Order: sequence, then structure tokens, then C-alpha cells
Amino acid sequence: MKVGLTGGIASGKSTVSKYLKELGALIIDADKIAHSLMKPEKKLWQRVVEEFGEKILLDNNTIDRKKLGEIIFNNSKAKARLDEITHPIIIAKIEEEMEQLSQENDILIVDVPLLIEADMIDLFDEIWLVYVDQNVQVQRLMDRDKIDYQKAISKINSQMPLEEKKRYADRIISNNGTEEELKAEVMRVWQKIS
Ligand SMILES: CC(C)(COP(=O)(O)OP(=O)(O)OC[C@H]1O[C@@H](n2cnc3c(N)ncnc32)[C@H](O)[C@@H]1O)[C@@H](O)C(=O)NCCC(=O)NCCS
Ligand SMILES: Nc1ncnc2c1ncn2[C@@H]1O[C@H](COP(=O)(O)OP(=O)(O)OP(=O)(O)O)[C@@H](O)[C@H]1O
Repeated sequence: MKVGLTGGIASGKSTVSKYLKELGALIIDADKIAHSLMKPEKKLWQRVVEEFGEKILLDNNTIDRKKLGEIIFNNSKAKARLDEITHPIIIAKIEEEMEQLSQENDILIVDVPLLIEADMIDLFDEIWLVYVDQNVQVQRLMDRDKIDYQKAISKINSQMPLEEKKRYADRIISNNGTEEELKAEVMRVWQKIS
């Protein structure tokens, strides 16, 4: 069984993944895959630097994600250009890892923030959505990334609204409460499928 775990920025996907891992689930993390594919001199690094220029590089040639984030979260055309370059390569890598790992594992959980935006629904048997109300999402994002309200809203608005993502979800994991409540909810969902 292949589960696509998605949500919005700072909705709690990594926290849900952490709890699922504690329960014995195998997790593929799309953000980690993306970071690894964008390491210096890799094909995707080259494409991104070609498109956005060397101004997005730090002294050690790694991509300055804060700077690239500032460009794309404030400019929908720049974001579309980045998505066009990155998504096919990230999706191919996710598919490759899923193929390898599904041979030895009955259940695979794949944490993909942009699963619905990047049209990856058909790769999964079930879609789980980590849902939060927007006021909670904004506050958690401001606290975690140490950014102001306006920057948090720009990041949230660069993604499909969570209300709209609900339409695609087979299960909704609500994360408006405490971490303990979330953990209990994750345990319930895991017991249903394992
Ligand atoms: C935009 C970048 C530079 C921001 O880096 P930063 O370290 O601040 O964030 P990080 O990589 O940890 O991602 C945090 C969250 O941002 C959101 N996010 C990331 N990329 C995008 C994007 N292109 N569009 C909308 N939201 C995004 C996701 O919710 C993600 O979980 C970085 O995320 C990136 O290179 N993104 C392109 C690759 C991609 O699409 N990744 C998502 C995997 S599906
Ligand atoms: N129930 C909760 N109560 C309080 N804080 C929480 C709760 N769930 C998550 N958080 C915190 O909210 C922030 C966002 O959570 P997390 O990093 O898991 O989200 P995410 O969906 O993986 O984010 P991203 O899309 O940016 O990768 C983190 O600082 C996390 O510790």
C-alpha cells in the first residue's frame, strides 16, 4: 500500500511522519530528496543556477534556500519556473525510490508537500492530508521559520489552499490541537492500515 502524505506548509507533515516512523512505518521524504538533488554540481543544481543566476549561491556553492525562497514565494512566475525545472526530476526520483522500497515493504508512506499541485495523485493508493486552520498554520509557520505575518501568508498563498486539498484526501489528520492529540490521531490511522 502506498500512502501519499500531504498538507500545507507547516501543517505538520514532518511531525506526523516522525510519529509514523516511531510506529514502524517507512517514510520517503520529498523535501529531503529535493535537497539532495539540488546539491552542488548535480544536474538539478545546474538547471536552477542557470535559471536564477549565481546570486542564489552561498560562498560554498550550495543554493541559498532562504534567498531562493524569498524569490519564489514572492513571485508566482518565478515559482512556476522553479516548479517546471524541479518537479519532473523530483517526481522521477520519488518513483524510483518507491519502486525499490515497495519490493520489501508492505506499506510505504511518502511525505510530499506538493503532491496535489504536482499532479502525483495517481502514484498512491491513499492520500492523507494533514489539516490545520489557517490561523494555526500562520502562527506555527511564523514561530518555526522566525518570519513575520506577511512572509508567512506569502508562503501559504503560494500553495493550493488546504480547504481545496481536502477534496482529494482519503483521510484527514486534523492538527489543530496539541502534539499529544496529533500523536493519538496518527496512532489511530496507522492501526487502521497496519
Ligand atoms: C523554495 C525552497 C528554496 C525553500 O527552501 P526552505 O529551506 O525554506 O524550505 P524547505 O525546502 O525545507 O521546504 C519547506 C516547505 O516549503 C514548501 N515548498 C517548497 N518548495 C515549494 C514550492 N516550489 N512551491 C510551494 N511551496 C514549496 C513545502 O511545503 C515544503 O515542505 C526549497 O523548498 C526548494 O528548493 N523548493 C523546490 C523543490 C520543491 O518543489 N520541493 C518540494 C518537494 S515536493
Ligand atoms: N500539534 C502541534 N502543536 C504544536 N506545534 C506543532 C504541532 N504540530 C506541529 N507543530 C509545530 O509546527 C511546525 C510545523 O510542523 P512541521 O514541520 O511538522 O510541518 P510540515 O508540514 O512538515 O512543514 P513543511 O511543509 O514546511 O515541511 C513545527 O515547528 C512543529 O514542531
